[in-house]
Amino acid sequence: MIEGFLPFLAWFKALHVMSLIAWMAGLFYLPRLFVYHCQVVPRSAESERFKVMERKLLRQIMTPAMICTFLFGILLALTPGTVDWHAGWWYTKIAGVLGLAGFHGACASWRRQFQSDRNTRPENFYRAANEIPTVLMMVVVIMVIVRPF
Ligand code: HEM
Repeated sequence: MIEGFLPFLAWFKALHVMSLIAWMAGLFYLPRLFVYHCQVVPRSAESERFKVMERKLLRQIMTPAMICTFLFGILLALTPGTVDWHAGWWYTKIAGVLGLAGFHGACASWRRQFQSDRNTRPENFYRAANEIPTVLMMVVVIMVIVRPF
């Protein structure tokens, strides 16, 4: 634990929450773009526009926001008094966060397939995938705010 971080606790929290809002917005929206991308003809002008939107959303917003969420989350965890290292909520939260990072990685891989016109999945696959970050986000927020165990 780093005592010197205590005066910055509220700032770490504010920056953590700002970053996770940006990351989650992308995790919710990118699979929606994949749903619409499935509905257009590969290599058409519309498809090329979706490619640009998907690439910019992932590279310019989601990945930097994920890195900032992790960075400020780690700074928070290193601040004395924030984490009960024996409590179940903390490890359940971390499991949820790892799930979100895994979903981010899956989105990056699907984006590369759309980029090279190699997507083979139907739009219903992406509709269903859209629910995953919602459920994980609910788990993470309940763990950190309600702390049920
Ligand atoms: C490496 C990843 C992460 C780490 C190490 C981390 C760590 C932390 C820590 C130590 C706190 C302070 C707990 C407290 O004393 O209140 C916190 C707060 C919080 N975290 Fe994270 N977190 C991470 C990712 C996330 C993600 C992905 C989300 C959302 C999807 C999230 C949502 C929150 C929320 C809502 C709070 C409560 C802020 C408040 O008290 O107002 N965290 N996090």
